[in-house]
Amino acid sequence: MVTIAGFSLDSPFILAPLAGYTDLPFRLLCRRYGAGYCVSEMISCHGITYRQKKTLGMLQTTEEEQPVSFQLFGNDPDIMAEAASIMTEYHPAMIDINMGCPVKKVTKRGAGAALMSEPQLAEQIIKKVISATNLPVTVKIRCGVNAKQINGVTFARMAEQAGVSAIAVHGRTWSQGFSGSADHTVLAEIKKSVAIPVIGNGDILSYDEGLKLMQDTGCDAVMIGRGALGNPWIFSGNNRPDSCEKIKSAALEHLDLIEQFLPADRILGYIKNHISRYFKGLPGSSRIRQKIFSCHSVRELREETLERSLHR
Ligand SMILES: Cc1cc2nc3c(=O)[nH]c(=O)nc-3n(C[C@H](O)[C@H](O)[C@H](O)COP(=O)(O)O)c2cc1C
Repeated sequence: MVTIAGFSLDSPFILAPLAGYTDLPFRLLCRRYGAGYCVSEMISCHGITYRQKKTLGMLQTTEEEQPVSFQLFGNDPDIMAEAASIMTEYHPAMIDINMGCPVKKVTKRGAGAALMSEPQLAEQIIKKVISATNLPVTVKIRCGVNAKQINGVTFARMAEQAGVSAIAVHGRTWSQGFSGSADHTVLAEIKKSVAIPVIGNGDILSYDEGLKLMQDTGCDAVMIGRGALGNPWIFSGNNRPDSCEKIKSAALEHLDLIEQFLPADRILGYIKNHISRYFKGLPGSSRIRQKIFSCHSVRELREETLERSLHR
């Protein structure tokens, strides 16, 4: 049992925030398959304060997925605080601040990983967000700005002093983006340097790799992103099943959840992307994936592709 931000979790394996993926249906699925908790996609502080319909739609949650973490991004301390206060009304269990996203659209506005090079501004944001909500606040960072400025340890100490309840560390620098591989040495140093729970992240593709990361670095929990796409079994300690029937049944459960909570007919491309991932790498998968991508409706995808034998 591990406690993060005051929540005793059944599992130390956490679903990482993934823009375009970790919406309510996928989070619920991962929780059912054993994730300790899940983090939402990054949500814009401006979208929230302008009360944009699409952004507010990202704040839906249910009792079943609790404790859920909603992730906020932005770079203006006052707007971040106002957004955190509004976000709180939608009842997440905690709020995470994105200080690790390297995507240009985010960093060119000084948000995400760009905050790693502005620790004073980052500190102000953390303090203002904490003062605007009664929920625990966590941060997700990278191990540094670039190879010459590996400032993860000082940054994590600053975040702890500013009052965050836990810190997730992706073992790449901002300048690395998603290239190269994650290096978890800074994670181990951060774990030794702070008293709050530390969550390791980056390139963990199986439950066993996650256990090894905790053993090697002492980190308290593991956050899994890409390794969970089409593979919620990663949270239950199992490999993806060999049986096509079991895989189809998980894909159908995911589709059910999408149809329950999202306007499924308007997001067919998004659904195909999610569902096709369940079959990636399986024998004969290119034919299955082609079949999925050629569907013209959710009904066709469900009835003629998933509910029927995929090998027919
Ligand atoms: C498609 C995609 C979307 C992502 N979106 C977010 C996001 O919204 N917020 C965030 O903090 N990190 C985001 N990340 C980074 C992941 O949370 C994670 O740190 C990174 O993918 C490394 O973990 P992994 O190797 O387990 O995927 C994203 C990554 C990917 C591939």
